[in-house]
Amino acid sequence: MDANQRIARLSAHLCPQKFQSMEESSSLVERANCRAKGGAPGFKVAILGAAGGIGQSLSLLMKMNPLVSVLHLYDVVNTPGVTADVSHMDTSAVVRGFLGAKELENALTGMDLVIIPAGVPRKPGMTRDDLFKINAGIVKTLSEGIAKCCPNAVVNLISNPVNSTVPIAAEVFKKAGTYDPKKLLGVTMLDVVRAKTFVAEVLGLDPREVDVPVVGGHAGVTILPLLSQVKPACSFTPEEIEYLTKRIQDGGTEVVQAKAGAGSATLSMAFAAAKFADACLRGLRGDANIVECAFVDSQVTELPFFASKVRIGRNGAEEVYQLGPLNEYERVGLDKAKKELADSIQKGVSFIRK
Ligand SMILES: NC(=O)C1=CN([C@@H]2O[C@H](COP(=O)(O)OP(=O)(O)OC[C@H]3O[C@@H](n4cnc5c(N)ncnc54)[C@H](O)[C@@H]3O)[C@@H](O)[C@H]2O)C=CC1
Ligand SMILES: O=C([O-])CC(=O)C(=O)O
Repeated sequence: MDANQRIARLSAHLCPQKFQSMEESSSLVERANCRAKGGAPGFKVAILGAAGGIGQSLSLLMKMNPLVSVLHLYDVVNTPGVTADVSHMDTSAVVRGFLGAKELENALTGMDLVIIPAGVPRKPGMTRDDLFKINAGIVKTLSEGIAKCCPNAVVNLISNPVNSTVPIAAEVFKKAGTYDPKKLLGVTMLDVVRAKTFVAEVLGLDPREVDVPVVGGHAGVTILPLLSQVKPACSFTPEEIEYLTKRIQDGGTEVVQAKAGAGSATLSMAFAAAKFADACLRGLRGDANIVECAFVDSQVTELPFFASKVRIGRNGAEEVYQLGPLNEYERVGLDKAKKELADSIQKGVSFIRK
């Protein structure tokens, strides 16, 4: 038996499904699979919607994360190209591509973290809620796959409208009997990334030195920056507060308009998603004091889901923090946010319970 035959036999033994679907591929690809199985410790991460605007950049960034040992890229189009491309990066994560619904289960099996940027983005004039019609069904199908194939995985849900898609995923998991509220996190990190950037601009600081909690949800007035809690401690004029609150709430629309029909934020979103996923992986590893904002199952308000600071640990969002003291401007903002959020959450729940 020559070297190639030995490698092929080993591949077939270690990864039989992959071997079957890659019969015509070179032995080098199979060699990569062998290394993945026996290789470096780390987490297994899947990106669903990996060939999209967010998905491609996010795939790149996750391939650069040393905590990732295996990276599964799933989409209904174009994953072979994205996978071949990203897999040539000389970082340790082994990359595998999965194309179309029939490969969803293989993409998900054994994953520790599943990141979902699948779904259509906004065009100018649309709200995030206008995406519900298409994205609700996509998130439902992908969540059913997760419930079946990796019910213990932490899920980072990016697809809009997040205020409704997170309740959809929760309902799917409840139906399947796999719901663990700590493991489902709606990604609102881009609101925090924007808030830090815009606040730092006003204060003349490096954005990396600034902390701004952003609570509520991820659409318009439901995005509530708590400027009274900015660190380092500082004060803003009423005009600055109005400007910053509006700019943070409308950050997504600012990009949608600038892209003029070519989609919404992808690069800054991939950056934010990669930062958030890294926080989740460090939490899963057992690092202490990992605190980020996320839209989660919550008892902070009377609503069943709400975004606030959460402590991320080995089991996901292990602790959901209270909002802390709010000023009058923020209390008014909170009331507005809760009104809109209640409807969006109910819409997601009804989509599954109907
Ligand atoms: N949470 C947040 O802060 C943000 C959320 N988003 C949302 O992220 C989503 C994706 O945005 P983009 O990447 O710009 O869109 P895109 O259209 O560039 O990419 C979406 C990808 O999803 C794939 N897809 C569609 N149906 C699928 C299915 N059933 N299974 C797997 N993949 C599927 C498409 O083939 C495409 O490759 C949108 O809903 C957008 O509104 C965007 C920015 C920020
Ligand atoms: O605005 C959008 O449609 C995309 C998004 O959620 C954001 O950029 O915050």
